[in-house]
Amino acid sequence: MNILDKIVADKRKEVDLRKSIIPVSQLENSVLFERESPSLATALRKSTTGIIAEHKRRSPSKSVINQSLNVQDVAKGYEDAGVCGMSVLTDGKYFGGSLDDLLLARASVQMPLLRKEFIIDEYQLVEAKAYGADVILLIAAILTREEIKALSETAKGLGLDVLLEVHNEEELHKSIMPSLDMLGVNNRNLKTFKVSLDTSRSLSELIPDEFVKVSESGISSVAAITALKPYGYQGFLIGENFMKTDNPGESATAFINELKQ
Ligand SMILES: O=C(O)c1ccccc1NCC(=O)[C@H](O)[C@H](O)COP(=O)(O)O
Repeated sequence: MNILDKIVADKRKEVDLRKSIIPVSQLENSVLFERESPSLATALRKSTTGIIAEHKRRSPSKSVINQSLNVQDVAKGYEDAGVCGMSVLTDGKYFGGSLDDLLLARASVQMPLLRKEFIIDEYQLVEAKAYGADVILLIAAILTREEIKALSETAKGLGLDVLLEVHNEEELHKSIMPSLDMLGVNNRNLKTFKVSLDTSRSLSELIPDEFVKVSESGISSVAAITALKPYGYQGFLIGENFMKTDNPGESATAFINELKQ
């Protein structure tokens, strides 16, 4: 079993438990459920920098990154830096995140928030909406085409943007459909953890123009973004590079200022 299989096996148990504790009807009655979600895809299309900054305490590939920060401070710092949106990891076991992190970030900022999660069930989409997310992530490596279609259509019905993540040509071909807003290419192979920006370069020409292209993982310099922009990428998801510092907001500000020069 690789790490992705383990995460998904644990996630199935977790979702079953959550469903038995909080019914969908209760999530649908939450205050945030009626809130209109701003679109991350629109923000990225309008932006010249395209940064999506992540809140990530730890990860299977890097172990602990930063466990001493307050998610609200991180969110405000990122928004002040002028990022287009924030990704909030909500998985607890492998990333040290939670739905409360999402809720706290939502209470602090207006920018689009991505629920970064291993989504396998429509229940998690309702949770995402109820806890203040504007965007959800679907990972092609863990879903069939039919599941991607059902989940993305439900997410669109809830007013959420959909970021579909792929790592190779096969995943991309099975995933392309109109109910997606953004196509993310993960430079990290989630089964081996090997990172290469060549993944973004090689898959870019296979992504139809109607989708916003997002390059994810392993981005640690402005030079990397400058190198990826000619391939049509308008979004850049950055986690560890900001979160490993004492002040991720200040790091994002410095990064964006350099990018604008
Ligand atoms: O980051 C990991 O180790 C990881 C392992 C298994 C599944 C997913 C994983 N990461 C999720 C992400 O996609 C990244 O957090 C995100 O793209 C930011 O990456 P980075 O800038 O390299 O922190």
